[in-house]
Amino acid sequence: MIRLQDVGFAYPDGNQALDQICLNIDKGSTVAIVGANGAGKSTLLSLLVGIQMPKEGTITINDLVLNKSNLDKIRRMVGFVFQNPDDQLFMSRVSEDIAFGPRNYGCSADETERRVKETAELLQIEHLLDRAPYKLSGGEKRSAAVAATLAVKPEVVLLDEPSSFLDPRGRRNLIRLLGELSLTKVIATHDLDLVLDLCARVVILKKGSVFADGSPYKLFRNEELMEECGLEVPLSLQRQLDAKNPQT
Ligand SMILES: Nc1ncnc2c1ncn2[C@@H]1O[C@H](COP(=O)(O)OP(=O)(O)OP(=O)(O)O)[C@@H](O)[C@H]1O
Repeated sequence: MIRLQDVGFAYPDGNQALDQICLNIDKGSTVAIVGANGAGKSTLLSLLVGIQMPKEGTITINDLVLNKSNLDKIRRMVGFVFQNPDDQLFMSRVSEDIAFGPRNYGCSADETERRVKETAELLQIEHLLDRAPYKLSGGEKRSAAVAATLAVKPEVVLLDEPSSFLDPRGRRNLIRLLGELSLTKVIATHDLDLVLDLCARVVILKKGSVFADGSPYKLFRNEELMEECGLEVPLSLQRQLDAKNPQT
């Protein structure tokens, strides 16, 4: 379980990115964080893995309070797929990037190799293992970054805009894969159709605060609410609404 109690965060320039966030995220659930540009989604994810520390309030992950002394333990539990895969891939070969986490956490050479193979299969990127990450396409980099995150077998995975860079097939594969993973997933995204496909719960942020929290299907149909927090009703739902209220 992830618990945020009155969490606030301001950047050093004084920009208050998050204010009094209270959230409980159940173990094994898949929760989307959405909101207009600048709403605080990436900042929230960065707090959950200790890239930034909250200025106010408390974050606990599986009963462990997130603070500097627990950071190593938290980072073993929480995997983070960065918004930009270039921030995550830094080795000379994809296989090395995937091996980095398990090796760093003390896995044997055999176990590390097994995990590289297993996650590459999962992401269908076996053919990329010997390639240099910087020479891959955006979508291939995204898949390699997800594989590198999953290879450490985290209990929680945080994904920042996971569907960006992916073509329709890559996106479908990712949605299928994430749907099959039983770990806790927190997904910050603008892809509201992905949220409808994957998440039973969505938290809508507006200017750093929780504006709404509930079923994506219910909240995304509320045109007034969506307008108020700077979001568009997803096309699939808009068609249903238009069919219900045809213009004469
Ligand atoms: N390094 C930084 N220094 C100062 N302010 C920042 C910094 N990074 C983000 N911010 C500000 O914090 C607020 C939240 O930004 P954040 O990136 O978390 O939003 P977001 O919802 O992820 O946006 P997007 O959808 O555009 O990725 C914004 O007002 C942003 O300008």
